[in-house]
Amino acid sequence: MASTVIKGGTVVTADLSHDADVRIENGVITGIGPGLTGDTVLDATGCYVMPGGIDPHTHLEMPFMGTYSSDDFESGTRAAMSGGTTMVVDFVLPGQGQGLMDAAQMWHNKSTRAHCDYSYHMAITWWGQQVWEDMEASVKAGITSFKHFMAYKGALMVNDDEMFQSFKRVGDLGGLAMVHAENGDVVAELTARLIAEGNTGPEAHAYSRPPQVEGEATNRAIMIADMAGVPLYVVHTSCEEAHEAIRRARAQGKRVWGEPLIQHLTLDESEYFHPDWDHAARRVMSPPFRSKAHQASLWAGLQSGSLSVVATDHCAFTTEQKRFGLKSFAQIPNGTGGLEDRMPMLWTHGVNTGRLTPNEFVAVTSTNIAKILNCYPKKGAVLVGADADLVVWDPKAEKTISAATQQSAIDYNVFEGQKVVGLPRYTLSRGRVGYADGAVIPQEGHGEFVAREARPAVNRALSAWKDLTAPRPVQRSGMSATGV
Ligand SMILES: NC(=O)NCCC(=O)O
Ligand SMILES: [Zn+2]
Ligand SMILES: [Zn+2]
Repeated sequence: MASTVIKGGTVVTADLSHDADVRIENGVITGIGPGLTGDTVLDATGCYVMPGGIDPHTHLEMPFMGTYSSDDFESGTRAAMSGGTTMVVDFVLPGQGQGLMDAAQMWHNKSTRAHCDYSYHMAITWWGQQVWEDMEASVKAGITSFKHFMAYKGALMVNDDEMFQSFKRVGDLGGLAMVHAENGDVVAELTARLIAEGNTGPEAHAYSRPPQVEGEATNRAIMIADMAGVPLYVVHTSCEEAHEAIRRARAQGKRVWGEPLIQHLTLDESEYFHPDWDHAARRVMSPPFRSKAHQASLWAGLQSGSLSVVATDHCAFTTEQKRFGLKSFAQIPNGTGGLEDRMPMLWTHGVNTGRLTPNEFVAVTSTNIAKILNCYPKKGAVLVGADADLVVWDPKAEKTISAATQQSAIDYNVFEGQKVVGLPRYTLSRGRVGYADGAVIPQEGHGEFVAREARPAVNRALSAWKDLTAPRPVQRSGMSATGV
């Protein structure tokens, strides 16, 4: 059996750092220690050997706002590998009235060209008996996390009663509830008012989605999840109001996780005031970029552990697609890219600034989400028996981010001109080198679907507590129910 050895590096995991070689056979790690040998040797001198990144929030070839996001599973996972990410988790989006498993099959059809492994979350985009039934089939098929959009009124949004029903079902199935937390009713009204007042430019997208709409929805989702007895994952947490709700919930013992994006950590609202319409529109996403004070809150959350995961919400639209909204910001397709840049940008602005240790970097880019999504230690680990999804990270390598050299299919990059220090030397997907010394070594179709099991232990713990604390009638002697 052919073997590969990564030699001379420092293994960095979420728990510890130690000098060791790593041997790989048949796509899995079979040895970690000094003096290992193998058929192929990858030189890791001066490098960190870390679990490959997991991006738990992508929208590849997503049907949205009258078009499709432009990176598909081929270009998206190529970008991922180039940036040290070895697994993406995309969202299956059933159409109105469409069965969940029918939609899942559509996503399986799209993902056949992936260069790295992938998994799915299931979106609950409508509610009915069929959805309730299909949720069990989804869990059995390895799709155990269920996303609810509290925004995009008239399209993807679900109401509170639907969300409560769905959360209870997710809890019973041992799944994970997820939310895009923005108050969609308020956003719709603010949007209409801004347009009526002649506020139609991309900056008005940010005005229509102030931090309050996110803070309110985050808190509401947390409370509904608590009443339903289900663990909750809040995607793209962008502001102090939402972070505060998550922080408070965690301090109260609730099972809630928050996910800031690399874009919100490093880009701010001033992007929307740029005199070039294209520049501003290319950065339209929901929630929008915030002030530097909100950024500071997100960084503090990663440092203190109140926020758990850094993702991208990679949903890339070309300039031509963004121009659908020339007359009104409400028609600009929402979304930005970042798959190739998440790890280098977080290393540069997180580790190189002293905000994060290398071990914390591994935790928030890979290990934490592998545990939350129940695919650890197959993913997110450097352990014997784990998949050899690895990145050999050169902390001294540098580049300037540019659309001209990126893998993504779109014609710009929101991080254009940013100098990053810290890049992959090699990226390996199940032992296969898919990126080496600045070049992708593509293999379409190498990526495999990662089916995930439900995580009933957390849900059982929550429901045991619910049972213990459930409302009970007071037994009173000598009185009947009618009081007679
Ligand atoms: N975030 C965004 O603007 N677009 C992608 C869809 C979503 O996650 O809301
Ligand atoms: Zn969203
Ligand atoms: Zn998203």
